[in-house]
Amino acid sequence: MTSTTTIQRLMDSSGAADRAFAHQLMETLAIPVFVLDTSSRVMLWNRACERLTGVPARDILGTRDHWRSFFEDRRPTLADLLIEERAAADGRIPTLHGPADDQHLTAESWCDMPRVGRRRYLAADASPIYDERGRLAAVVETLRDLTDEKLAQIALEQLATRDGLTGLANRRCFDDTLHAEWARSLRQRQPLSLLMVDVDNFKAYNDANGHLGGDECLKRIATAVASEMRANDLVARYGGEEFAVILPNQSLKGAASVAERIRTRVEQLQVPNRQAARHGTVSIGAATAIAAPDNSASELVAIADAALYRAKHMGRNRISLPLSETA
Ligand SMILES: Nc1nc2c(ncn2[C@@H]2O[C@H](COP(=O)(O)OP(=O)(O)OP(=O)(O)O)[C@@H](O)[C@H]2O)c(=O)[nH]1
Repeated sequence: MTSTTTIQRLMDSSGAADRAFAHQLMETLAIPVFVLDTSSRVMLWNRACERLTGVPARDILGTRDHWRSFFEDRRPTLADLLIEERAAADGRIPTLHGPADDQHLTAESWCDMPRVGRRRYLAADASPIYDERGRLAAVVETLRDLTDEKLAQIALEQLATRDGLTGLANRRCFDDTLHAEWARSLRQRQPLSLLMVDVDNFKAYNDANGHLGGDECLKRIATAVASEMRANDLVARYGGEEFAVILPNQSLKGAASVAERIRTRVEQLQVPNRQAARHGTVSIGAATAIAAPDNSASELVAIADAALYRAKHMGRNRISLPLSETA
């Protein structure tokens, strides 16, 4: 921001020597900078911009191809947007422009960077440059590569919301999502379904196959459960060998069918068990509710838990619905 403003002031100034100096300054800046004229042709593409994009200045100067350095598909850069925006503003208030600081555009986004072949997360800052009569002469865009910071932020967010062993959402993420979906069910009067999925006889599996063998088994089952989800569903590791699945806008009938698909899928994995003839299986309890002010998400969990308990009691490797639905 600061460097753009300084350059902008130098370029705005009427002295040719100052402008030449600003041009030279931009060329040598460690910050990637490019400048477009009012018809979006590239006037300047500094060395840092060459390094960032992998596109040499000689290939780009005088063209309108600068977007190709950032995106696979045609998209305006921030500088293009500012030119369009200024053109529209000039139509309304000819030649008048306010304080430079009001006229910045800033944005952050992932860019494809086709020439270097690696996506980068760039912060862009575009500022107008005016001639001595107050008309838009050019737009300068500076870029900052924030990829490392963004990746670190994503990794931190992952740590906060993901379970380390299975990669599924963790318990905290489950609790947050359940409350958000409960509130949505209340607003939209739509059903919300929940499945509690528990691995059968897992203590015996651990005893026979060792804790690491047990971990492998959990990972395979987690992947199998996740493969049955739609985009808006959430599967989480609820704790130990138990998973929870949130199914927004899903009736009990629909939830029962998802549960049966999960049960079959896990059975078909045929997770080997060293000391037992049986393969790894899961029991599943289902529950559905339309949220109301006088009930709560924890009641939905309790109903699904009770159904899971009955599935275990009835012999495992099965699904169970709430009692009121089965009577
Ligand atoms: N390997 C491994 N084992 C785990 C993990 N979390 C919990 N467990 C084990 O899972 C087992 C759960 O045992 P129980 O609660 O008795 O249940 P179960 O043997 O599956 O029996 P049912 O649920 O009644 O079919 C315990 O032995 C835990 O130590 C984990 O992250 N990795």
